[in-house]
Amino acid sequence: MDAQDSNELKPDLMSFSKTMQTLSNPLNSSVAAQSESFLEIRDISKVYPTPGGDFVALDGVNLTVKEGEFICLIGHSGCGKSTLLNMVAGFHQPTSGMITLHQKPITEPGPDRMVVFQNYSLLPWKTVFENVYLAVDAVYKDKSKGEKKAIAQEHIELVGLTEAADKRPGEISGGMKQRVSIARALSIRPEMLILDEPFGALDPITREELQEELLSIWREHRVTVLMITHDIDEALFLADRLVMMTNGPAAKVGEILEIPFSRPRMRSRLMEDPRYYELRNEALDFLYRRFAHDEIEE
Ligand SMILES: Nc1ncnc2c1ncn2[C@@H]1O[C@H](COP(=O)(O)OP(=O)(O)OP(=O)(O)O)[C@@H](O)[C@H]1O
Repeated sequence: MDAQDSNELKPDLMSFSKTMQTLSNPLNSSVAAQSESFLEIRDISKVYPTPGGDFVALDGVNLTVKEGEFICLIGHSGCGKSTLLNMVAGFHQPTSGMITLHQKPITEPGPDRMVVFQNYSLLPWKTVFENVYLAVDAVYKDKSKGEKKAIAQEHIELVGLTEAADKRPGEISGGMKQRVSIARALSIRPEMLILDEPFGALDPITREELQEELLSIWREHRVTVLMITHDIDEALFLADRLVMMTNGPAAKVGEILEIPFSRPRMRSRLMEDPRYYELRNEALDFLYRRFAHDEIEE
């Protein structure tokens, strides 16, 4: 593990351990909800108290996510994307407004919503297998050790890491670490996968590989995905809808682009589609003209 990893691991590990504390609760089995009322973000604001006074990070954020949808969230640095995702994950509460899943308010982290961070948040002293097993063990209280081991192994295999199961995070690449995080998140069968810029630290080739793996996992598991990205092309390849946020303070959803490409998607096909460039230009126009970041313009 390099120095940067060790510095950045701490907050994510704190969030992860907070999730793990609530994982020991029985699974929330509100499965009968209608798809149109899956995740509702209603008129959310988030105000942070600071020594200089209250800072309004988000104000009037509204978004409805359908079950099984793949949503990407984009916006300039500091606009409040992580703030919003942390509230959906249940790590923080909104100052006003409400977020509901299956019409029940989200009040804490839970195994129905698993988070994957950019910095992997793996326990460096545990092996790949142990990192995944830990989550499985915390959730599946009624299963035998053998069954739990099989679940961990199955998900390590799903992300192609069987050969590396006995290695520790410091002995594997960034792409492999992110695969472990995804395997760990999926191993407890969440309804939602919440991804905070998961591929931001990866090289372009690994990034494209993982995007494709994520799409096939999403298709097979029918999990609902909410993912932050800074990359318009990544969003156009992955998402059903691209949610573009205005700049803070008091950021909100500025515009939502419907991404019409049929699935399964092939990157080379998308590049040949004139609509790809229209959508890309629309996103670029939003980010760099209508909501240009002051610092970027200077
Ligand atoms: N605990 C906090 N106290 C005070 N201000 C905060 C706190 N957390 C976040 N903020 C502020 O809220 C705003 C939104 O932060 P957030 O991290 O959600 O943005 P972001 O869009 O995810 O940024 P990035 O893309 O750089 O990760 C920023 O101005 C940030 O400085």
